[in-house]
Amino acid sequence: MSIEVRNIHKQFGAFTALNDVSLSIESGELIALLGPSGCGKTTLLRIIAGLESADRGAVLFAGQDATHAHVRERKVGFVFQHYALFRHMTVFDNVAFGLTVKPREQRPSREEIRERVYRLLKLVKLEWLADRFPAQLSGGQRQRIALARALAVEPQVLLLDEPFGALDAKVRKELRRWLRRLHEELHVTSIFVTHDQEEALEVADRVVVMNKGRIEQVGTPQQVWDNPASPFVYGFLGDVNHWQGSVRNGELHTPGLPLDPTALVPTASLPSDGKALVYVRPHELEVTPVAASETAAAASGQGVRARIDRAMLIGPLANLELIVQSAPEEPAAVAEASSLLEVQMAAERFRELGLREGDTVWVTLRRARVFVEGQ
Ligand SMILES: Nc1ncnc2c1ncn2[C@@H]1O[C@H](COP(=O)(O)OP(=O)(O)OP(=O)(O)O)[C@@H](O)[C@H]1O
Repeated sequence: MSIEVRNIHKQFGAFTALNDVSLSIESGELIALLGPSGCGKTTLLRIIAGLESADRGAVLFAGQDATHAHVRERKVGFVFQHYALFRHMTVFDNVAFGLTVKPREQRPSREEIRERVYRLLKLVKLEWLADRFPAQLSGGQRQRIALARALAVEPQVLLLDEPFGALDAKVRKELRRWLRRLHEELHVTSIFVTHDQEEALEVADRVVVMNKGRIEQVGTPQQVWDNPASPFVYGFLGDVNHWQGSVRNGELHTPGLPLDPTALVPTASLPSDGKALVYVRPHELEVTPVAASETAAAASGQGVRARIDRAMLIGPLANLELIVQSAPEEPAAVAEASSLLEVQMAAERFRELGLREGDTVWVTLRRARVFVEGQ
């Protein structure tokens, strides 16, 4: 079932939790609402569910206005982070619950309920746990049962609020793959709330990035990663090094940057004046030992010298923290603002270059993203 959210506004006292939020979700899509704590994800989910009402705006289900429809009429299934399964009921009874409490005329027969519960338990691959009680399950198993329970009443929409939030990293990773596969099988329109960017990018068909009650960007994982619409989206999706600069008469000035970014950025698109923010991901910085690069890069004036303060080699990756050694003519403020650089490179390359903590290296950048705010 498709969902449309139109110009939703929600105020809690003087605090604006949602500010003119509009979003279209196609039938069968898996959407992630991604953003930092307090940005309004849960409030939006609750308004879609009918658990909270908006001050202004509308919610449409399959093109029909559902703004004032009761939660029961919306046919939504929920899974929350701390979804309380009934402790005194077995797994089977928990999954069957939504069916057994239906009014008599809508309630399936005992045989049909049994058949449906086992089908769902097979779907979440836990049929062998049917007779256990929730206390005898792991956290991951409990969330899978919670999902089976939500699906039992055949919801048209599935709403998941940080469903794996309380689980450890390895289980979370397994469960999100499992959720993706399950969604491919069922195609129930699903909205998934998370503050974990990796989770959102891995699971969702499209990601909705939220900040301070507004939507910053909507796109496929690749679109938001490759073309972040704002500095916020860029910074929220991964680690970043950043510099401040300015555009004057269409020219970019970025004191202290390892390379003139006009080499990397289409200057034609720059406005004539504004404040510039230059963002570079750790893997977009290139590190070479000073001796090898001094003649070529240093002579061209591109790059900066830095000292390897810390090198953390974990598996195939080397994560480095570099301290920039500012040129004597640089103003102190510039040197301070850009003094720490985070670099990521292949551990193998780090070893090949014979690098160690304490070494002086030459840093250049391969790619940069420039955002210009009008002044
Ligand atoms: N019933 C309420 N009364 C007052 N303020 C509220 C209420 N519900 C939510 N808020 C506030 O609205 C803002 C948005 O809350 P919401 O739960 O939607 O954020 P979130 O993005 O889901 O955050 P988290 O990831 O921490 O759950 C928060 O600042 C919260 O304190």
